[in-house]
Amino acid sequence: MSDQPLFISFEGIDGAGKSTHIEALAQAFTAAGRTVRCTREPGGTPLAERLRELALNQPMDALTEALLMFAARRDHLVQVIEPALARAEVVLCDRFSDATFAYQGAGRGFDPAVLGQLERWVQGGLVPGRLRQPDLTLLFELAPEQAAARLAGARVPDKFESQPVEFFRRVAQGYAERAEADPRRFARIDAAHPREQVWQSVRQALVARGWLP
Ligand SMILES: Nc1ncnc2c1ncn2[C@@H]1O[C@H](COP(=O)(O)OP(=O)(O)OP(=O)(O)O)[C@@H](O)[C@H]1O
Ligand SMILES: Cc1cn([C@H]2C[C@H](O)[C@@H](COP(=O)(O)O)O2)c(=O)[nH]c1=O
Repeated sequence: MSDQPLFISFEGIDGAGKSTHIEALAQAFTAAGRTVRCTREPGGTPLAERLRELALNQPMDALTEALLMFAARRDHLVQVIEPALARAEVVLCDRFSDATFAYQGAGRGFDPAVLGQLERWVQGGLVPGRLRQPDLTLLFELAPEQAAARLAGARVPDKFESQPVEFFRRVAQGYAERAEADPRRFARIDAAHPREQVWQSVRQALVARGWLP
């Protein structure tokens, strides 16, 4: 089994069920002898958590939203993700930059070329010759109506969770296009199944790569 540093992101529309499986995956890696760092975006550092509070609750235009997401990401990369990977840990991250392309790009309709430029500034210069990207992105796919039903009554909705179903249809399509453009990095998980079945799909994606026994 591999002891290389691993950066794994969890993506999907709100309520798709990704957070449910992060702790289980952390336990599986810990049982396999790995040191695990669970974190999230936007957030993961004191500064990025403050930016999260603003981005999720204050009205703002799509460029401002994208800039806050990437500012939070830069601090998170420098303070948390890169040091953990340098110690050969497993980083499990609840969302990363695919979320910006899906939410601010596909959802809000903001120019993906500008997002690509921001991505190069923020995720460049950290790994020789390429952008820092997750080694694996687990994309939880679920119909927006089902995701909304799962979230209904679970908590007070934030700015994004209050968006109409059409917004999440665009976000889901944005994620699907990211996955189609980079199929080696993505594992697409059918999140409509019961929790245990979804967990087996998650586990299998890791076992297939030789990252879990
Ligand atoms: N397979 C499943 N079947 C039914 N309900 C589920 C399933 N997986 C998760 N849930 C429930 O759906 C709700 C949303 O799950 P979760 O918080 O994991 O989603 P999420 O994708 O992380 O959402 P968000 O991005 O908004 O935080 C929770 O109440 C959770 O218990
Ligand atoms: C990283 C990132 C996140 N978002 C949105 C997506 C979600 O609605 C929230 C985060 O909430 P969660 O319960 O922790 O999933 O933020 C975004 O719009 N753009 C991003 O880059």
